Amino acid sequence: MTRAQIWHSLEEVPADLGASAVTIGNFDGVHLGHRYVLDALRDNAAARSLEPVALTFWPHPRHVMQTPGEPPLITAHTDRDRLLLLAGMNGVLDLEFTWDFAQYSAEEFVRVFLVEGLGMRCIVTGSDTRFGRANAGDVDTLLELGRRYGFDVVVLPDLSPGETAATDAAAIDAGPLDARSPGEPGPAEAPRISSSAIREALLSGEIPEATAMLGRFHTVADVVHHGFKRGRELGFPTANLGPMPQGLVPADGVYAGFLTVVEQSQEHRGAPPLVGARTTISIGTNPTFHEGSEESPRMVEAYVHGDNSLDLYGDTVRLEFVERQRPTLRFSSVNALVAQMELDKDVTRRTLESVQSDVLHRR
Ligand SMILES: Cc1cc2nc3c(=O)[nH]c(=O)nc-3n(C[C@H](O)[C@H](O)[C@H](O)COP(=O)(O)O)c2cc1C
Ligand SMILES: Nc1ncnc2c1ncn2[C@@H]1O[C@H](COP(=O)(O)OP(=O)(O)O)[C@@H](O)[C@H]1O
Repeated sequence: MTRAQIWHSLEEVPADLGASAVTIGNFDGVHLGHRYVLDALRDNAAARSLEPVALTFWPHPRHVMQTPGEPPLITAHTDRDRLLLLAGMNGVLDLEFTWDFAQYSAEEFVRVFLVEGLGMRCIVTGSDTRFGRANAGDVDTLLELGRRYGFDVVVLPDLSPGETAATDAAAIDAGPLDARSPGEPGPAEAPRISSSAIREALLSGEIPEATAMLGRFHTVADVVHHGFKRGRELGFPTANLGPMPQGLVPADGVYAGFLTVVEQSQEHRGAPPLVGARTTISIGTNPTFHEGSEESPRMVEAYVHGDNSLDLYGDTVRLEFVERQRPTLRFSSVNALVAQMELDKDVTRRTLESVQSDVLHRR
């Protein structure tokens, strides 16, 4: 089977899928730690002539099972599933996570969704996996159920920053059950790559740290909205995202990055869309134009270099974040802000001199 697909229930899984190799997770960010597991899944699936499938959930179980106020997710729903397919999955089973769903016992979950639903013959997992009602299932449960239902269990050692999937090929080659005992420390002492570490880095504006863990530039996407129409007067028209863009909005500040139009509005179809265009991004409440006590919305806006006559209204754009240049400041005059924006543009140009958008890498 070569079709790549996203399914939202077992009914949508094609009857002719064939036997599968599966990994399970929330995959927020689809970061290098996730990609290490996904690469191992692909290798194990290829070695056994199985279809590699990621089973994932939406909303994030933490957002369903715990109190509100949980930190936002790094990747939006559709981006997460798209990135899973880009990582080489032939299928993504994206199940709605509800209280009812969470009541499946570990064994029922494995039997209904994995064995009967996906024809699973191999599961690839980290050692800390937890699943089923009250998170009662773990690696030992999988090993026991694997013997009962006839699937292999590949337990991967932890991956640390700086390591690549290739470093751990030996562990994968070591065979399905014997990579190491569950709970035994991974191959390096450095802290794990984790979605929460990436979230923290983005919220502190530490973009290179986030990029190193993601293995790609962080992205935020939305339809371009109308703003206060000041940008053009300043000589810096900016494409404004809406108040709830897709993907975690990093700390306030000025950033170097890229802009790609991922979907053109009806009126713009036919015109060549921007792909990986150099851009200076501003995130903040534009304090130069608002008094301290005045309520002002937090804006994500992008000035694209090289052409001030674009029309991006209504298009869906994706911004890639490469580096944070400075914090957002309140300037004593509009002229002072514009002078700084000129400098910002130069800094962006220098920052991006030897950097390419991820979109261009993939072409
Ligand atoms: C490169 C760049 C840097 C910016 N830096 C600041 C800043 O430090 N302080 C600020 O108040 N606004 C800053 N802004 C935001 C501008 O105030 C905003 O783009 C302008 O008010 C236009 O708003 P509009 O798109 O709603 O018309 C910056 C914008 C850009 C493009
Ligand atoms: N180089 C550019 N970068 C960003 N947007 C541009 C550029 N050139 C033209 N535009 C257009 O101008 C709009 C922004 O102009 P601006 O005066 O800032 O208005 P608004 O306040 O509505 O954002 C963008 O939405 C886009 O359609």
